[in-house]
Amino acid sequence: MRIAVPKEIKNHEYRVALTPTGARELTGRGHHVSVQAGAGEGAGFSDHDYEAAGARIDADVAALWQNAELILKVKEPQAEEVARLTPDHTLFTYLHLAAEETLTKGLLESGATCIAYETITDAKGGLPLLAPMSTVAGRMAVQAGAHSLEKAQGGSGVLLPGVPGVAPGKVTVIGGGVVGENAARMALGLGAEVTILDKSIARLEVLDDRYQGRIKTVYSTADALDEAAKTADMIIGAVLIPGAAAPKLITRAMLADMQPGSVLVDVAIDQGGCFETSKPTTHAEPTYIVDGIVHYCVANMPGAVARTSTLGLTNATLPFVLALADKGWQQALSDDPHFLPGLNVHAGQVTYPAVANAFGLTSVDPVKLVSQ
Ligand SMILES: NC(=O)C1=CN([C@@H]2O[C@H](COP(=O)(O)OP(=O)(O)OC[C@H]3O[C@@H](n4cnc5c(N)ncnc54)[C@H](O)[C@@H]3O)[C@@H](O)[C@H]2O)C=CC1
Ligand SMILES: CC(=O)C(=O)O
Ligand SMILES: [Mg+2]
Repeated sequence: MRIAVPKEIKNHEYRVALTPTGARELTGRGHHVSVQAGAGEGAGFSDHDYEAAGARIDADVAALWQNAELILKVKEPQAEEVARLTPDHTLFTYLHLAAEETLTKGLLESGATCIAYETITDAKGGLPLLAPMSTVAGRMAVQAGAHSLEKAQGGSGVLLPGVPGVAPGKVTVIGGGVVGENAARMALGLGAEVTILDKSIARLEVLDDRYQGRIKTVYSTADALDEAAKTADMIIGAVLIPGAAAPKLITRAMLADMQPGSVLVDVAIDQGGCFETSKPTTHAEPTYIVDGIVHYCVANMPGAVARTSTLGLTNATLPFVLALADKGWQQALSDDPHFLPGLNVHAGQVTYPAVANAFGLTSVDPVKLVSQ
């Protein structure tokens, strides 16, 4: 198969979708891999590294896309990338479509087959291609939030660990999944007082057992959210309903109850965000202030630590990339019921119900497409 790896073009996105190690696996099986010149640089991989793995380096972006059957990316295609997609392409990347109507329409119009990392499942009920980046984003959330608490950033001037004789800061994490647990661990390590809210009792049980009272667990209700707004120095939004737009859990009215200079870190921003006042920001300008509350809403947090993130992401994606390359998308998805829900868009149709619901569209059952 002809496989292309473009250089990512989202703001301050330094990850790459395939490492030289992955390129070697593909070329060793007889596939043709073209990597855009400089695509790996931000993650520490030179063009020479890819050439040594049997890949071809291509400086002509238009030709790279035109000649490819399978396109491997990290972030959702930007407008100029959507314009390059055709019905002959299979695109494998993060998509987060429920938060992006224009992108969804663009992909539908392109006729391409679009498979999302974030909706692929595993036998344990997890999201194995989202989890490594959720781990990164969760770990980063506290350092981003702690920086935002500094006065120069518009924050309240609270130091999370406190000092002897001065109480630590309070961190509330809404959603105790992969992002939430990793954020809580970092906050705990810094010495903050940490509370996790979740709607899943089973998940709260796991966390309670794991942290033995060092992290408070609270069932998420309107009352619990009100309490968080009144007391927390930092609230980290980490909820997910797979594939769907995030529910708005902290409203604008609730900001008035928060201490001035408190911080909202909305990691769930890539699914639209779980705070009413959230809007996507970039690493170039990560924060803004609404009603005295600092908002950090970067949609590609792991891009900032591209070396670690690229290695973590590609470890998880490689088996799926190999299946797509060896078998083609229909056979690969047909053979693996956990890969199948990755299909979000095919030939002008939405194939993931939560994405269709977000925009009042109907979705086609992907089973029907792969068994044709
Ligand atoms: N901004 C960024 O750079 C990144 C963002 N993310 C995003 O972070 C979000 C969280 O991802 P994961 O932790 O992997 O998901 P996850 O599925 O592991 O955890 C989500 C948790 O939210 C809980 N939840 C759902 N609805 C809730 C509600 N109404 N109240 C309280 N809890 C609720 C679930 O029970 C679950 O425990 C996703 O939107 C993901 O795409 C992930 C990586 C990078
Ligand atoms: C999950 C995601 O959106 C990211 O890693 O950028
Ligand atoms: Mg996005």
